[in-house]
Amino acid sequence: MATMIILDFQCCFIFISLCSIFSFLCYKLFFKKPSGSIRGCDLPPSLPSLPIIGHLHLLLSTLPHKSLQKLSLKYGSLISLRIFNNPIVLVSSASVAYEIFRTHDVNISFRGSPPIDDSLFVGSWSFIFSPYGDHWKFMKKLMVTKLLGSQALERSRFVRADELHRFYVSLLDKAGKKETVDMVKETMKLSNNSICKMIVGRSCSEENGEAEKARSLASESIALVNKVVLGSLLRPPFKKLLSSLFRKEVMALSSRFDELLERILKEYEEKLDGHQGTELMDALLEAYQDENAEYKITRNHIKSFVADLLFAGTDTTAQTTQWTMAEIIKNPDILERLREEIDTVVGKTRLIQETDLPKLPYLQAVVKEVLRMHPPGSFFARVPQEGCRIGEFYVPEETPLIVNVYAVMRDPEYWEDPDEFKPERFLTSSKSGKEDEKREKALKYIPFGGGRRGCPGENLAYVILGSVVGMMVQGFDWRIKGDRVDLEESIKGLTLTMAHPPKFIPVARTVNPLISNLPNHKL
Ligand code: HEM
Repeated sequence: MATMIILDFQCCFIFISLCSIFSFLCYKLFFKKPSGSIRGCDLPPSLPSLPIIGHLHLLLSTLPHKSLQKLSLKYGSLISLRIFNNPIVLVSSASVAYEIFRTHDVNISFRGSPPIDDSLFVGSWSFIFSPYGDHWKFMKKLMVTKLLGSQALERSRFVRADELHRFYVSLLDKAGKKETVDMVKETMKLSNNSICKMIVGRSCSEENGEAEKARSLASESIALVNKVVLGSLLRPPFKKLLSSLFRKEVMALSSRFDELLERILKEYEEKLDGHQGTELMDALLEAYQDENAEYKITRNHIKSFVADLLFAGTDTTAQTTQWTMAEIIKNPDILERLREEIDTVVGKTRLIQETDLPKLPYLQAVVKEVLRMHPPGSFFARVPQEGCRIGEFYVPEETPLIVNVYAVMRDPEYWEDPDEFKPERFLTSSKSGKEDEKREKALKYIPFGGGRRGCPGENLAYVILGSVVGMMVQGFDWRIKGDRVDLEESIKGLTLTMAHPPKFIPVARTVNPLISNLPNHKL
C-alpha cells in the first residue's frame, strides 16, 4: 500500500512537473509580450488579441489592408500586433511613413532573412531579400545604370515600342473579331516580354511554350510569396515551422525557374541565335566569370536576380493597367478628357510613344491616382536593425514594421476625399513647391515603397503604364460585358487585384491603323 502511495505520489509529481514545463514553454512561445517601455518611451499601443495566435487572423483576413486600416483609425497610426510570440508594428498613416523614411531609412533597409535559403526564389541569392550591404549595393548599381535608370531606359525604348506595337495589333485583331480582352493576361505578356528583352536581349519564345512558362512562373511565385513571406518576419521556431510547411512547393518552383533561366543563360553565353548582348547581362556575367571583377557573384545570384525582376515587374504593371482601364470606363468624363489631351498632343494618325508622356500630364495623373487608390502591393515589410524611436513610441530592434500602403494613401489627415477618384489632385503637385515639400510629398505617396529600398522599377512602370493606357485610349472605344464596372477588391498572393475583372471589348476608333514610329514598322 505504502509503495502504491509512493508510486502515485511520484506519478503526480512527474505529471505536475511536466505540466509546469509545458505551461512555461507555452508562456515563452505564445504569451510573452515584447519587453515594455524603454528609454522613456512606450511600445506602440496594442489591441485585443486572440489566445495563442495573437493577431494572426487579422493578417490572414480576406482583405487585410482594409481590416487593418479600420483598426488603425480606431487605435492609432502606429500599433503593436502579435503573431504567436512575435511582435510586429503596423504603420498606417502618411505622417508616420514620412517619419520612418526621413529619419530611419538606413536602419530600416532590411527585409528580414530569406524564408528558404537554398531556393532561387525568396532565397539567400535573392536581391529582394538580400540584406542592405555590399552585395545589395553592387547589384542595385548595375540595376540602375544598366537597366532601370532614366538613361538605361532611354537606350531600351525601342524594345518597349516594339512590344507596344505588337499589343496594339493584337487588340485591332480582337476588335475586328469582336472578341473580349483578358487585360491582365495581355499586359502581362507585354511587360514580361519587355523585361525579358531588356535583360537578355530576347523575349521568351511563344512557339516552344517558353513564354507561357515564364508568365506562369511569375504568377505562381506571386501566389506563393504571400505564404512564405510571413516566415521571414517570424522568429524561431515559427519561422522554421512555416519554412518546412512550404519548402516542397517553393523548391519545386525554384527548380522550374532554374531550368528555364539556366537554358536562357547558356544560350546567351553561346550566343546561339546570334542575338545582341545586353549591358546588364554582360556586366553580370563579367562579375561571375572574371576572377578580377570588382565584385564577385555566383551563377545562382544571376538567375535569382532575373527571377526577382520578372516576379516584381510583371504582375504589378498588369494589375495596375486593369484597374486603370476599369476606372476610365467607369468615369466617362475622365475618358473624354484623356482622349482630348492625347488627340491634341499626339494626333489621330500616329501611335503614342514614350517620348510623348512628359507632354501628357493628365494621363500621368490618372495613372498616379490609380496607384494611390489601388496599389498592387498593399503592404511591405522592413526590419529595423537597431531599436528606434518613432514619434512618441519605441520600436525594439528586429521588430518588423509592416507598412499598410493602402491605409497610408487613403489617410484622411493627408489626402482630401481619400476615397474619391480625382486625378486632378496630381496635376499641380509634383513640379511646384520647395525641395523639402516635394520630398515630404514623395515620402507620403508610397505605391512604390520608399527610401533606398523603394522600388527601382518605378520609372519603367510609369513608362509602360503611360504608353499602354495611352494607346488603349487613343486607339479604341471600350465596351464591357455586363452593365457596370465592379471595383470590389480581392487579394491574390500579395497583390491587390479586382475581384470581378470586367470583360473588356475593344472597338477600333479609326478606320486606318495608327502608324508606329518603329524603324522597321510594318503592319
Ligand atoms: C506598378 C508597378 C510596380 C509597383 C506598384 C511596385 C511596387 C513595389 C513595392 C511596394 C516594393 C517594395 C518597396 C519597399 O520596400 O519600400 C517594390 C520593390 C521592388 N520592385 Fe517594384 N513595383 C512595380 C514595378 C516594378 C518593376 C517594373 C520592376 C523591375 C522590372 C520592379 C522591381 C522591384 C525590385 C527589384 C524591388 C526590390 C527592391 C529592393 O529590395 O531593394 N518593380 N516594388
